[in-house]
Amino acid sequence: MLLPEEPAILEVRHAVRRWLVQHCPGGVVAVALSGGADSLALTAAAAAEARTVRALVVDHRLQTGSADVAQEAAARARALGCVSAEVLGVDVTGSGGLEAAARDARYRALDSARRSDPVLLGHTLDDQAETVLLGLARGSGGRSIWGMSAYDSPWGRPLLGVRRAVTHQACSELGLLPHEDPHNASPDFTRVRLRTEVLPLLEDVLGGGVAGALARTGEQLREEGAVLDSAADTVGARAVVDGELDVAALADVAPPIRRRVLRTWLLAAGARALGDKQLRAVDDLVVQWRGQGPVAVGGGTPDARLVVCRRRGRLNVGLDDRRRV
Ligand SMILES: Nc1ncnc2c1ncn2[C@@H]1O[C@H](COP(=O)(O)OP(=O)(O)OP(=O)(O)O)[C@@H](O)[C@H]1O
Repeated sequence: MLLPEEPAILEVRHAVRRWLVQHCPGGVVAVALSGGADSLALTAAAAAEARTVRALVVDHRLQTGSADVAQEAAARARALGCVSAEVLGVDVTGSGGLEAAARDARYRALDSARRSDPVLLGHTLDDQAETVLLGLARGSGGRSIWGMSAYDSPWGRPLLGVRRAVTHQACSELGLLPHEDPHNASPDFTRVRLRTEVLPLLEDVLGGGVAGALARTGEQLREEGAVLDSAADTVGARAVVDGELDVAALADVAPPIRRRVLRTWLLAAGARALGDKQLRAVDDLVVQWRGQGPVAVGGGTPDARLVVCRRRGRLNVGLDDRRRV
């Protein structure tokens, strides 16, 4: 389909083109289409810019009429020039709340339908800002305020620099009326309240530019974090010996890198819900050694905790039978 030369759709196309050049020069992609404005504008732009685009529409089957919404989105994708458009029905079950269960089911379905192609998602700069703000407020560690990545294979996000208002404008330039998910207006969802109440207030109080600043901050932190991760990988390759950590190889390493080495090692050993407190207690076994006892790191079995001990200059992780503690 020939697209109009209007400013918003041109901006979306430009973003998609840049992403393709950088991450997928072959130009064969799948696009995750919900029928909402972001992914609809993305689909239109991808169909115009990429060599081959397959649209994947997930029907979560949580609302009456969801099958019709999905079929309509698929028909639009074909009309926009996608070579195919598939509706993937999923059963949303599992723990952790409906939103999280739906997301898990969606990503699983997209992953199994994508063949070997990257999947483009319609996350915008505003989604990025919300993600960073949510991570910051929840305080769940440095990584939680990293923004989403433009490409975390197989997931591609070409629109992270594009405002949500632009994708809406692009749809109206294309004469498309996007589907409005009722969940996106429901104040029961934290993200919706951030979007409709918190961010507008912050923009007002701080005089604008908040979404862009949050998104930029997340992106910078992600880049810097990747450098530290790679330094930690190098140190970890030297320090891990037969599954144990050699304390001497860690002693002079800068704390953020040392804690990354510990974190990676603990997660590989089965630690769960690893918080800052546990990580620092394990770090103390390295740099504040005064003969401390085992440090529990979350995980293990109903009868035995997973603990870290220091013995003969090495840290090891193993089960500590609670009945004997
Ligand atoms: N039903 C769907 N079918 C296909 N793709 C979808 C569907 N819902 C969402 N997506 C894809 O995911 C992108 C982000 O959607 P949305 O912001 O609603 O999800 P989210 O749950 O906030 O995102 P995330 O899953 O990354 O947290 C959409 O732009 C679209 O590309």
